Amino acid sequence: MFELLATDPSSSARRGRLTTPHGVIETPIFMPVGTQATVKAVHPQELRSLDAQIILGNTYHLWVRPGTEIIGAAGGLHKFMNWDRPILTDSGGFQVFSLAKLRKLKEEGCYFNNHVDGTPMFLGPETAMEIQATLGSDIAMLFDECTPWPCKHEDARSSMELTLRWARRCRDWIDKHQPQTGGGAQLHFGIVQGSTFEDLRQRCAREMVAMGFSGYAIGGLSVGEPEEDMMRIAEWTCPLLPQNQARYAMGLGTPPQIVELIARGIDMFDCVLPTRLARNGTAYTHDGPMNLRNNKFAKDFRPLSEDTHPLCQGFSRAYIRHLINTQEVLGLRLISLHNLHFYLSLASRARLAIEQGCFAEFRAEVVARYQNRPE
Ligand SMILES: CNc1nc2cc3nc[nH]c(=O)c3cc2[nH]1
Repeated sequence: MFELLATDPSSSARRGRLTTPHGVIETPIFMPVGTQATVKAVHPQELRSLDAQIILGNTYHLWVRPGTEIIGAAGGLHKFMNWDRPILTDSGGFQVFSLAKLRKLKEEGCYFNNHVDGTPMFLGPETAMEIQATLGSDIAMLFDECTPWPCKHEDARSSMELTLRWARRCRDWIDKHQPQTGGGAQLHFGIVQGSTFEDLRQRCAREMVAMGFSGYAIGGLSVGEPEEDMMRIAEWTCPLLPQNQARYAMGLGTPPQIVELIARGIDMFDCVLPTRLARNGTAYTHDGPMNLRNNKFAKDFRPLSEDTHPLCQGFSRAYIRHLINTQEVLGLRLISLHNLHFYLSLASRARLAIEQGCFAEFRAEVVARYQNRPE
């Protein structure tokens, strides 16, 4: 259940609260990505100290390895990974198309050879629902087709219509196998497609909402489309989604993009950038990304950042640069912790700004100060 706690007079930003079986999520929220049942290099207790309220897991990866038999035997994903707060799982369609080999898309679902050992597999709406029920995630995403970008209107329409037919099959599966609602019941989010076409986005939103899910994601974003399309798609879609349900922009985004999407009515975000860029030595700062492998930091003994997590205090840029250049694991860990702190505190500052009625000033400050060029 989603409660709308406050709205911002200057934009469509909202402050909300989403109740799930493993706990309450304050929105707007950033969700660290834990693809293979771990947020890479970060301990669950460190995630709690970062105030991570919910993390993401990937159905495709966990189904391929270690498999639902093992995770089911462990009592579900929470027990398996020793994380007792909420988990959202993506439904796998996106990963099949971004990772698997020899994919064949049919009405019934996707046939493919998995990316690990090439074993032929099949993933369809009902399978995706069964896997996520076994994983026991708090929020399960419907099985959809992430429409590639760019594409012609007719292709976007047929892809969106397939996503709607698959959503109907998910709806039927849920009604048959998980009829109970409230309490410990798994939540299901629909995913709106339609590429960069307003008529398709609006039709998909209306038909998805008519099927009645617990929240809605905007899919088909962060697939190479220009930022202005990304923002326009959010503007077209959010007004057609229920005010009293959560909206989730999948796979987004940079700090300014997140703030601009909050301003357009998005409540939830997941993005691999904070942890992925940490692996190549890039730390987020309010003034933009800073690549610590750069020689200019060789004798820079200032702290990584004035605004960082307690676990990252006491380490200089020069030291972290040394760790990254020598592939020392501590370097990866320190920058991952710092970047997750940056993204999680960005969301918590947005929540406070909406509560205090100063979101417009917060939005202007973040966007003006952040330069997309690495320092
Ligand atoms: C990193 N960008 C990105 N991650 C995504 C995951 C998704 N899952 C389901 N459906 C989507 O449309 C979708 C789009 C996405 N874009």
